[in-house]
Amino acid sequence: MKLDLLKQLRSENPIVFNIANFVTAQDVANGLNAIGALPIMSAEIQEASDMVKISSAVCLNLGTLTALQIEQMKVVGQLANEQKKPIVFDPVAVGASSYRQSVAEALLTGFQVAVIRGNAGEIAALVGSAWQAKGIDAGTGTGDLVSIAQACAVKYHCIVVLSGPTDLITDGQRMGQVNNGTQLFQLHVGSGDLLSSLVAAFTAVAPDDYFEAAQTACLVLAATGQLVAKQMTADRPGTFGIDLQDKLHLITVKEINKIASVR
Ligand SMILES: Nc1ncnc2c1ncn2[C@@H]1O[C@H](COP(=O)(O)OP(=O)(O)OP(=O)(O)O)[C@@H](O)[C@H]1O
Ligand SMILES: Cc1ncsc1CCO
Ligand SMILES: [Mg+2]
Repeated sequence: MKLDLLKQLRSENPIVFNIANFVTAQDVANGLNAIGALPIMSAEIQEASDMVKISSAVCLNLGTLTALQIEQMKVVGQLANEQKKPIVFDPVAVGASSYRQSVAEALLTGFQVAVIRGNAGEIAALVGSAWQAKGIDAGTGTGDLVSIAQACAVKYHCIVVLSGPTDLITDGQRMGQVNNGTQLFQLHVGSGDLLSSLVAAFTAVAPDDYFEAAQTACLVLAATGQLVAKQMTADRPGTFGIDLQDKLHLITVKEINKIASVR
């Protein structure tokens, strides 16, 4: 685990270009800013080239896809590959519609992503594994999550982060785990969107090791949420979101190391 990447991120302030969903764009921008990265959101295909050029990483979020946005993602994905900028792909609710499923597959074969970050339902859908996802939520299933994550990493030749109570990080062979977190993440819409963009921020400062980047991002977010939850006397999803943003700015490597539960 390379928590020094957090210090590096805070000194380099990488620009992360997000094609975000309209539900959580502001939370994602604020979360990135709080940790020390510089967010930029753009929905215009004509500036795709300039956006990729100024950015150190790209995060593509399928949450509120439109035909126009899919075209933008295709162009941005190819430009990012050409310019060797890492791409993180968030297949929000990919199992919820066959349209979303075919779009995700087309995008993932049209360019190479560095990391796919999704919950159990989403990663299972990408590999056609039986699972009862519930819209944007992970839902339930009986499949083995380690095997599902590994199959997805092999299928798309990338790192896969399968998030949940335990985050699994894999390249198909190596397997990492982050056990930190809090159930409050599930009460706050967009925790996963933020994680995907934080993974992008960490890939920007670890171009040689996206596995480490992804695992470190998982640990930083999960540990931050855990510390925030510990201070709360009742489950308050709104307060959690605000306090999480503050704590992302304040948290130290020392604090994270104290509670880190990783493998
Ligand atoms: N029950 C839980 N206990 C601990 N941490 C959790 C739990 N559920 C989710 N998390 C954490 O929440 C964060 C987001 O992961 P999650 O799998 O909920 O994403 P998601 O389903 O895509 O969320 P969203 O749709 O709200 O964006 C991760 O850091 C993960 O570790
Ligand atoms: C609620 C919701 N619907 C589409 S995207 C989104 C935010 C979580 O990704
Ligand atoms: Mg999600």
